[in-house]
Amino acid sequence: MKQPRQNGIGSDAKAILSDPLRNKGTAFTEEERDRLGLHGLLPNHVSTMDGQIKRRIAVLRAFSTPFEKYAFLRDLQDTNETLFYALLARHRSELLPLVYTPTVGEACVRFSEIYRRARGLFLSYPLKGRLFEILAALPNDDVEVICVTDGERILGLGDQGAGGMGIPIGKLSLYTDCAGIDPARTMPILLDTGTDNEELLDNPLYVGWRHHRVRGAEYDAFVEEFVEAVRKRWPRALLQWEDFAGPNAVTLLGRYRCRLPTFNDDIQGTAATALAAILAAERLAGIDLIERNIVVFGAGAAGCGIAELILGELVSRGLTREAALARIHAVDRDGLLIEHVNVVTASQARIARPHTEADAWLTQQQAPSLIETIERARPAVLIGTSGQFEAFDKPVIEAMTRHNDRPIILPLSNPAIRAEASAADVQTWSNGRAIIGTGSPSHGSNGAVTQVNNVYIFPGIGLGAVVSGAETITEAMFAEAAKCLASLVPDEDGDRLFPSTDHLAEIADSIALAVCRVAERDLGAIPPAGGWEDAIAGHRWAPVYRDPVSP
Ligand SMILES: O=C([O-])CC(=O)C(=O)O
Ligand SMILES: [Mg+2]
Repeated sequence: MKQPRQNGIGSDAKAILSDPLRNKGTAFTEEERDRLGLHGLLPNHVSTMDGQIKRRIAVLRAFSTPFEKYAFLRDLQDTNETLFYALLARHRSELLPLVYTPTVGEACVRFSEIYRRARGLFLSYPLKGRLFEILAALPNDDVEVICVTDGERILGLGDQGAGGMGIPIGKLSLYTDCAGIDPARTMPILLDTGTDNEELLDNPLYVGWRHHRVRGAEYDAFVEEFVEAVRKRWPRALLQWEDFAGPNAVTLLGRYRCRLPTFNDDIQGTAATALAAILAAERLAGIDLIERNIVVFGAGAAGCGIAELILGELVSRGLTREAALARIHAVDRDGLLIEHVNVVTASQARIARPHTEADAWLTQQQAPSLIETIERARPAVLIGTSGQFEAFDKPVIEAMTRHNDRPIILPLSNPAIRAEASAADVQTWSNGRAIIGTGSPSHGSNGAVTQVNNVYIFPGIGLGAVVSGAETITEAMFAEAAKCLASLVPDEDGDRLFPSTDHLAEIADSIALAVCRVAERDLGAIPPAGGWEDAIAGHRWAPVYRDPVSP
């Protein structure tokens, strides 16, 4: 039904222009302008999408800082979402570091400063008891993928409170860009349970709930209410946990993984990405992981998740769990993790060295440091998930280089100001011998270094989960996703571990297929008549303009 007209201009016309999913800006055709009453609301010239892309990228490139570019892109996303995704698809490798790591980190820190328009859902603690009512009132009936954070551990930047919303928005943008999930079927959510960041609490611009973090039973009950509301409102949706602080990340994953299709990207997505990088690097270095040690520096949720997935891989190659465990050396801020000595969490206990074996290693009653561990274990692989800037210094890299022809060095912490080392330093200190992957985009002397980031994994996991209708997301899905990613040999010469980010859409399709096959094998998912490939291709939403009045 048409709305009544005001002053000859349709209010439905205004509604179309202000709906980011239906707006086409200057690309509305003459026929559409006639039919929808858009004349007068748009300048005369009718653009093509191609013309719009060229104009937008030129404007974007004229900004001098990544943060200004980020704000420009978010504005485009909030006004013309189709064009935003078309621009992203055309210039993916250039724009990815802006909509995502590392610029999204700054955007979270400065979220309140640039806040303009609502996107996603802010479920604040004072709304306790009303969460289902709020979800039920939304028009979005077909949500397929939800990304939720409570903002407590945003990248390596700590507690950003409500500013953490930048992360679910960024991750879901990549679900659409890489995995073709319809943006209308994605839902970014911030659980605003307060912040312990005093600067934010004191900042008059802060848009979040001004309260210290709610913890313990009250926090758990709030999250429980949230999960139950999600299950009731969107029973088939995939729920991705993102950037929760370590203990909550582990607990919530354990509590909910069997109740609904859900995973923690920082634990499982990061682990699969790191495993894929290690498998690809193993091939490049010509080594056999079974014979070599691995050091994981930073035994938080991500580091422990990586260690677990590597253990699984070693066991699948025939080692006993005990033998596999002997290959892993997890080092945290108090040195090498040793049973009964410096283990804090249950996840750490599962990967710590047995006390007896470690005794001989103890120097002056202290667990060995990172460098002592490297000298002793002579690992082939060094992974950083500590968030400690420059922890991989010259002596560390030199030690790795002394013990290996091709040391494999993966400083994964994000953003760059939290990275254990820069690619350039690792290259210099290893005399160009290291095989390198970094969490944020970076460059070495011979071009872009592989970005070992979960963006290579989560879009494909999500697409596979949605297409297969999997009711649980299993460890086997991540292991297969990692193998699939590692098998995609880059076209480029040199030491690249994964194809460049330009290929993220094809990669998501390949991983989705691997996930569907696991769902079929392990969970009894039934392939559609045309096969999984067709179902995956058919699910893809493309950033092309559609008729704004059809449903
Ligand atoms: O967002 C990223 O770049 C990777 C990630 O999940 C994190 O660091 O928490
Ligand atoms: Mg994360």
